[in-house]
Amino acid sequence: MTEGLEAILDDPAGAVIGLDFDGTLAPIVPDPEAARIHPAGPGVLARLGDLVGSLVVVTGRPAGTAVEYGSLARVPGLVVLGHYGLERWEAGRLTAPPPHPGLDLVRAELPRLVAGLAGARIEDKGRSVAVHTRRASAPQAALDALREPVGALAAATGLAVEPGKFVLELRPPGMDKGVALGAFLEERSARSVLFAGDDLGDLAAFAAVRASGLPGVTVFSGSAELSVEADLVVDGPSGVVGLLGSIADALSARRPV
Ligand SMILES: O=P(O)(O)OC[C@H]1O[C@H](O[C@H]2O[C@H](CO)[C@@H](O)[C@H](O)[C@H]2O)[C@H](O)[C@@H](O)[C@@H]1O
Repeated sequence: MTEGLEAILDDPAGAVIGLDFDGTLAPIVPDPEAARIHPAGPGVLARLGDLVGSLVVVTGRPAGTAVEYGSLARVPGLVVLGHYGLERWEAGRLTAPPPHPGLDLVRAELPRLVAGLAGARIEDKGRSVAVHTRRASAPQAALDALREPVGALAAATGLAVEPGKFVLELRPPGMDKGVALGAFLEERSARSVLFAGDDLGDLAAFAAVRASGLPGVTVFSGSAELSVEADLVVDGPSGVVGLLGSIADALSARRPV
């Protein structure tokens, strides 16, 4: 067992469990609007929420979308940091800064950039806009063709480009999952941390686990699409839910009766 996992099991009240949403709690599907949490997810999160200090979902989705697609309102005490940490949802309340002014130009220009790419699709998330190529006939070629014009649009609008699994996202700069998780660890006076993710945007959170100096575990939700180094590699969302269930089982077994 890793040192980080041992610390979580020995002192669960001081533990922060952080989780990405798409590809980690929810299986990857072709249509972003069809993504839903693994069927065992809400139950295992509710169990774990009762056993550890803090549970937090850190996602590129709007927080409200993750709450809806994850049935997360049913998980007591859970915090959702949406838009890579710009938004915070807690106990049914959402807080967020005003939208970035560059988004208006993105909405005007992006349709023209994707017009020649059959199957490319724009996802307007309110505080950011993403273009997906998963459903294009050649998803990687379509993504590669978009990199330069999307980068130019980011430079023109003051937005940042966030790459992910067959997606390029234009979003406000200055925040990422590492900044969001690091601040949350401080807020909760964490004594240990686990973060699970599956995509490039999660690497900043993995770095934050290491930079925190706390006993920590990075968990990669593995798939054929991406390979990333982490303390533990599990088999997609079913592997993540299985790991969380095992942690909940171990903590329940140690609880005084
Ligand atoms: O931070 P996350 O919770 O992992 O969100 C990252 C992006 O996830 C979504 O896109 C990904 O999942 C889709 C549904 O499975 C899939 O079709 C797409 O190819 C993936 O890139 C979401 O649509 C994006 O807005 C998120 O930024």
